[in-house]
Amino acid sequence: MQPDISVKHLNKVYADGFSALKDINLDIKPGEIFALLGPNGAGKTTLISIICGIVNLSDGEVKAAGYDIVKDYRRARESIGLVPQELNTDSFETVWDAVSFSRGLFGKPPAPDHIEKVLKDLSLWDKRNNRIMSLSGGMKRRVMIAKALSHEPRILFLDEPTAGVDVELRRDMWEMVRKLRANGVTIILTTHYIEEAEEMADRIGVIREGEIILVEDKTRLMSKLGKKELRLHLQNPLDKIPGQLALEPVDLSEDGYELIYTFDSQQEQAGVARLLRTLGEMGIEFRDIQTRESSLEEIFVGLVNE
Ligand SMILES: Nc1ncnc2c1ncn2[C@@H]1O[C@H](COP(=O)(O)OP(=O)(O)OP(=O)(O)O)[C@@H](O)[C@H]1O
Repeated sequence: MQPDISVKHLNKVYADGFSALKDINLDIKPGEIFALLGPNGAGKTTLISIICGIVNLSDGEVKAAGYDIVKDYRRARESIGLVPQELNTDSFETVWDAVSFSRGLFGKPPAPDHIEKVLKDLSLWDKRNNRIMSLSGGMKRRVMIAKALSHEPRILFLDEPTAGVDVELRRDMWEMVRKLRANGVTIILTTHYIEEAEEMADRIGVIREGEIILVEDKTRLMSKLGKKELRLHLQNPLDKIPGQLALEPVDLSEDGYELIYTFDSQQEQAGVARLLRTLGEMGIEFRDIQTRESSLEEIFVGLVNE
């Protein structure tokens, strides 16, 4: 299957000589939700801006929907909808006019049916005759998405879609993004909220200092790099880790009441059975057991700080 976005050996050096992207290679499959994660200044916006034709590439090749973004700029750009990080929506226009106008910018003939569907999908239909400047921040964000979808792109970029929005709206946005995907739209989002990637993405790419350091299926990533933790709450405190457990990956809490055993998610459970057996043999009793898996956030922080 031809990827919706194909990036090959992409480099970007800004005019001041700063190398913002270094040999990026990335394919985005049709219909997937791809989350691009990375610390501030890693190069996420630069990468998106190049794919969307806003920033020139220095070297390499990028295709969107099969069209080269340089040689076939118009076709490539037509296949993309972009919701930028900055919202510039202090407009006197009505929602309906703004969204219809966006479609016109791509040279597409008016399609009131499509605009109506987009506005309804984004719960903006009731607001169609309102001026944009009179809307709440969350509604304005929806208008930005409606504008990006006005020309029926098959690929949608969301740059920090939920930065600064409240929890409820964030959940609404996630729901909406899933709906878009169900309608066949390929979605690439950047986010600082790891929870967002954990909740929505099919695949995750991590970018650090202009380099892609990892691209992985989300579930595989979590099981591959994730750790599990087993906490045993002891009946009586220990003053140190017993010698019989010296070789096990075990920590003791400060108050001596908790033994914490950490192991790879992928590892079989033999270690746990061994630990429990040893404790039984030593007569160490415990009153509670808890297990916990590391979150994507912990995995991410580990990755970018390596
Ligand atoms: N026009 C420019 N000229 C020179 N350097 C630039 C320019 N634009 C961006 N940069 C630098 O390129 C690097 C990547 O910036 P970019 O905005 O792509 O990062 P980002 O990952 O999107 O960060 P954030 O999460 O903060 O939005 C940064 O170090 C930034 O200072």
